[in-house]
Amino acid sequence: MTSSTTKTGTTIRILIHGASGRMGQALLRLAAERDDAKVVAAVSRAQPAQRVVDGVPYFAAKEMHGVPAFDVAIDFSLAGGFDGILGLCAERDAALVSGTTGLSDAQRAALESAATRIPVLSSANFSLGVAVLSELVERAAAALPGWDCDIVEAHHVHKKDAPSGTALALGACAEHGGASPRYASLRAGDIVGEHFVQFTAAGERIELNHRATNRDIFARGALHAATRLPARVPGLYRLRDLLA
Ligand SMILES: NC(=O)C1=CN([C@@H]2O[C@H](COP(=O)(O)OP(=O)(O)OC[C@H]3O[C@@H](n4cnc5c(N)ncnc54)[C@H](OP(=O)(O)O)[C@@H]3O)[C@@H](O)[C@H]2O)C=CC1
Ligand SMILES: O=C(O)C1=N[C@H](C(=O)O)C[C@H](O)C1
Repeated sequence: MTSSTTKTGTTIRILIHGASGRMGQALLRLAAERDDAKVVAAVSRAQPAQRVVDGVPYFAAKEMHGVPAFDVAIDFSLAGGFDGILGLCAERDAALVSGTTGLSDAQRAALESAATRIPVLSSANFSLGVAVLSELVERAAAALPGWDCDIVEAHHVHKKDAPSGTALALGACAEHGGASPRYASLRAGDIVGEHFVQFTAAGERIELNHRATNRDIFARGALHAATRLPARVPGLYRLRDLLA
């Protein structure tokens, strides 16, 4: 993988997939503040009204094969857009950081297959708080055999998938600890993302709660991972592998 070298070191060339969305806009704004990364292309599903915004060339997904060289794609789109960006990264020998949720089993299998050829990181949640919550949930589940485990998630009304990717990932942690989680979803107003995990037995209850109030936490985590992933050998990475 090639990256341009500047006075300040290596600049990672990034493609943002899902650029017109809530997460895409946060990523573009925060990437512009970094001197170790440069966004070289922005892609969304629809034909963009302007071809270049703030020096970044925009492409419609169907024109994506004409994008310039990049080291890593950051994908926050929808499940319907995932196959296209995974295929482009494999074709260009570029890394992929994906936060897209609602992927099918077949898409997960394609991701694992691509990881034999390129470095890939797919995470339902790029916040540090949820990384810690995941560990707490697994520990609580393991320490509380036989307790009920319920995961309640709340998001904005535009969110398409339910339960959220984070709720399912927390559920997998609970299952790893031996629990059998149940899920409930709420869609209301502009809630950024809330996850509530409750362990209940007769006469007592433990409640673990994470509230995201700003999408910048996810965008910062994804940008951090994107600056590190291109240097890695092909494989399937977790967020925690790239935190140090
Ligand atoms: N892992 C994490 O930490 C987080 C994950 N997410 C996930 O990120 C994703 C995006 O969320 P959000 O920004 O709120 O969503 P938005 O609906 O605001 O944006 C979706 C973006 O994806 C593009 N898109 C949709 N379909 C396609 C397609 N078929 N091909 C190419 N591009 C497509 C849209 O383009 P257009 O506007 O032209 O339709 C738009 O740019 C969701 O899956 C969400 O669950 C969100 C926050 C944090
Ligand atoms: O769609 C969102 O907004 C979010 N999606 C992710 C999920 O499905 O878990 C992460 C975050 O909660 C925001």
